[in-house]
Amino acid sequence: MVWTPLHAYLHTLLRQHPYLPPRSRLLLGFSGGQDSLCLLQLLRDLQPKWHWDLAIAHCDHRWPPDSHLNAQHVAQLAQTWQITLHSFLAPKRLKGEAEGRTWRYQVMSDLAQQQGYTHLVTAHTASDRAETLLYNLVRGSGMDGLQALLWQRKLTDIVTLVRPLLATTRAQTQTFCQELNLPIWNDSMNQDYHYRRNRLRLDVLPYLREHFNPQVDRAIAQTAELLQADVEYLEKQAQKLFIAALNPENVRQIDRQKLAEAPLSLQRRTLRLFLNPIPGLNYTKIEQVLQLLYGNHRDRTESLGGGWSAEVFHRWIQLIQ
Ligand SMILES: Nc1ncnc2c1ncn2[C@@H]1O[C@H](COP(=O)(O)OP(=O)(O)OP(=O)(O)O)[C@@H](O)[C@H]1O
Repeated sequence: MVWTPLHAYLHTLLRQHPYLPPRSRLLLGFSGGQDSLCLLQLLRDLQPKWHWDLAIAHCDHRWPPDSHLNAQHVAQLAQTWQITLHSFLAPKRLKGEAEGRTWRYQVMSDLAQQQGYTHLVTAHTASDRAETLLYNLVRGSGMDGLQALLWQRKLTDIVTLVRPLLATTRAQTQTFCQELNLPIWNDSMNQDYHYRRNRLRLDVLPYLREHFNPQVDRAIAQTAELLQADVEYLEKQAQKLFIAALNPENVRQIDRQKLAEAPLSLQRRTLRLFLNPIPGLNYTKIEQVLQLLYGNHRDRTESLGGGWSAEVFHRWIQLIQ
């Protein structure tokens, strides 16, 4: 086995954080592309030290048109490398990225749950994180969207999603695959400009790397990391305030005075929790309700959607339908 800097990276990461504890049952989401191939090689190489039970899952979205060849490539590799493979074929052709992703996570998470895999692992990198942050930034997302891709997240009571390559760049996984001569599957969709994310990957990030910061993937990923901790803290505080301010006798009423005493950032977050029943909740709707904090009895917002509006009722803001 060749011990590379990425082997050292992963081994050290897992010793510092119990993302993939010894003897866990791992299911790796495997596209056959450079990132998941790199991670598969790393996990296989570290397996003797960590005693994992390792399998891969491949999802054929029936798109692009040669996706069946991708599935065949993965099946061949699994056979050569003697790895358990679970294959899924989409019930219909899945086109959009979001649709594909939702289906993929659903089937892999169900499989993990049914077959006792404790961890669903994906090969997202710092470059994916940078792309996601930029993508959400230009759409006007708040901090929560900018924290972009968490290291781990509970999917069910049993299954945790883990992304151990989040501090690695795509350039590193590419070098790794090239040096070890691994058979990368090149997904033709990655060059397709219909997908706006690809423009970020193919045009925007290379431009930023050349003219602003050669390490821009890492820099933006680090921003996401910092934001993640801030969001986690603020969300906990908002939960506390929400519980304290909610009328125990009527969950559609929240105490204006208690909210007004809190910083603006917590006011917004707490109102978001309060306004949870409203479909398509967005910044503008939250701002409308925020105005009621300082309003008079019976002041009311316009319709917030789904037949809901909010009004001042003595010391409360109340949601009415
Ligand atoms: N068809 C698939 N089947 C199973 N898992 C997948 C599939 N496509 C992606 N994944 C998982 O989701 C992760 C992120 O997917 P994304 O589409 O952003 O990257 P990708 O370019 O496909 O990554 P890779 O370089 O591994 O191909 C991948 O690293 C992989 O772990």
